[in-house]
Amino acid sequence: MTMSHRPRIAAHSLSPAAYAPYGDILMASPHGEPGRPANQGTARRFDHLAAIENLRPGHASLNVSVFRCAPRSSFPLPIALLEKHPGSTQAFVPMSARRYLVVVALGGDRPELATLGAFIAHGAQGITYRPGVWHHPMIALDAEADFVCLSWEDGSPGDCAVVEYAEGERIAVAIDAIGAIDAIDR
Ligand SMILES: NC(=O)N[C@@H](O)C(=O)O
Repeated sequence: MTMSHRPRIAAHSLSPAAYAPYGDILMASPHGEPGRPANQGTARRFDHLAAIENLRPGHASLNVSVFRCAPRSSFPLPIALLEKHPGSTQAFVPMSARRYLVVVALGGDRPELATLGAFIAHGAQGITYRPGVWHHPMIALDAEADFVCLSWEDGSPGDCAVVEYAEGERIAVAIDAIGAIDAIDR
């Protein structure tokens, strides 16, 4: 199938409401709340933004890792695979990214492609995938970027399930105005 005939979805700015079915957003004041004072008044804190769930207590341990992600500049992006972590929330917190692309879907043994969503996050936003939420590997935009990743893992194949799509089955994710960094909501 040629790229122009592929089914296509558009990526939108990441917002808590749109992202809620898939996970949480880690950011200051996600819902416009003032937060509460901390650090002798020199900071404000926003608490309990996400649960980092472990569905295999006693087996899995918390892996705090860093992913260094190569940037992608070529779009539309054909989705060749999605993965999920049935036993754990997975959190990604950018250390150096200006923007990145998050592609997610709901489903059971296989992703429900009607629920596929694509979001452009900015560098002051981290995200989580709830346990079992299908997602594309992280896609940095603009430049190579490092992310802290939190995930409960036991080292078994159950840590990560992968579904691959043959060439003719791939949905494309389009990003309009890929260069319009200033247009992203902050
Ligand atoms: N999301 C992502 O980039 N990668 C993973 O989910 C992983 O566990 O490798």
